[in-house]
Amino acid sequence: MEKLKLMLPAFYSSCTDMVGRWEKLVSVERSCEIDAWVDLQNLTREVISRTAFGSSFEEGKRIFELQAEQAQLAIIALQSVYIPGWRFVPTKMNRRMKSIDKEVRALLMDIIRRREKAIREGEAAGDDLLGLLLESNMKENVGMSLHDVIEECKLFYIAGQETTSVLLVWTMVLLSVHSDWQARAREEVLQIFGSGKPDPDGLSHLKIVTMILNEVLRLYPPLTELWRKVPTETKLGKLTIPPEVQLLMPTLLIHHDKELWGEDAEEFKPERFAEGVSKATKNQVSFFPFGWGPRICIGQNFALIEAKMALSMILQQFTFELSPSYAHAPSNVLILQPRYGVQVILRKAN
Ligand code: HEM
Repeated sequence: MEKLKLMLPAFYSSCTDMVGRWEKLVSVERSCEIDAWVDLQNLTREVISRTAFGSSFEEGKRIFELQAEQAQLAIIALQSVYIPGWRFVPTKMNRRMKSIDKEVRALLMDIIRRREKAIREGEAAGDDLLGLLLESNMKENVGMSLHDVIEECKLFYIAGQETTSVLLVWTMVLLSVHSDWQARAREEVLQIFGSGKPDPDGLSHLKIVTMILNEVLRLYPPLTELWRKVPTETKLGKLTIPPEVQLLMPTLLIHHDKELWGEDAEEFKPERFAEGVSKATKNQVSFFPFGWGPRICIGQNFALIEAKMALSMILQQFTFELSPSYAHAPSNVLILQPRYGVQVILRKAN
């Protein structure tokens, strides 16, 4: 948590840039229509670039563009008919994917090597994710190879960005529809921060906002399922599962299960979480947007603080509602995202 606090300035800078852009748009006509999905994706990309690579932020951004293109190509590949070995055929797409991978590796390797050299020459490792990774690798002698560090950096990009932007975008959708909750959240934010900068202590006291984020994560979990492969024969209750079998935990189905959540399971009711997650779930494992067990998301506090900061700054400045051009089409392409974007009308609050 202490290390996370060091990242708050990066969160704040990126949120200030986005809110500043929106303010300019609103000041012309008093209201404006934006695609919140595009802007929130840019926001979370910037946050990861700043927090992962700090001073190498601009190079980090280039890596991001390449990773985003790679993700699009991977989605096309996933949606195509599966032909064993096809990925080795030098088609235009496969060649592009290979060259992206090469460029990303080269860029990352360059950033990592420069940072390692600086640390060896006595400079501080830095408070960004790369600095923390290299510091713990050197101190604890974990023995991560350069390849491992590159893979970890790539994972942060993939795991840390789209997930948080969809959490924010579905929150804007639901708060547009449930304007009473939008008003309650704004009231809480203004009570705690006024029009000032959100600080770590205040963020940890946001109760209504936390209830809302939990309910959004229940209804729209960014990752709708978890996969596990059973390495050896495993007993699970009355079942005996042979080795190599893949198991799927359907997060989305469990989060919407009426037996677990009641007849109103499909409804947006943040009050379920008024007394915390364990009361809402009656201590069952029925809410796991960040996974569960030893592989639980290591970025959950990061994501929640970022989401609270962004939402607070949006609520301080604007009211929002869905535009008539918005079409509700959640689409599960690796993560649960809005297929046609999220067009909202922004107005200056008060
Ligand atoms: C709302 C935002 C997020 C959601 C819903 C989310 C969800 C998840 C889930 C469900 C898993 C477990 C996957 C599995 O068990 O197969 C996971 C793992 C992971 N997440 Fe997140 N995540 C979010 C944000 C982040 C952020 C911001 C970061 C990094 C800064 C991050 C880094 C990771 C990493 C590195 C893992 C792999 C952990 C491991 O395998 O040990 N996540 N995440």
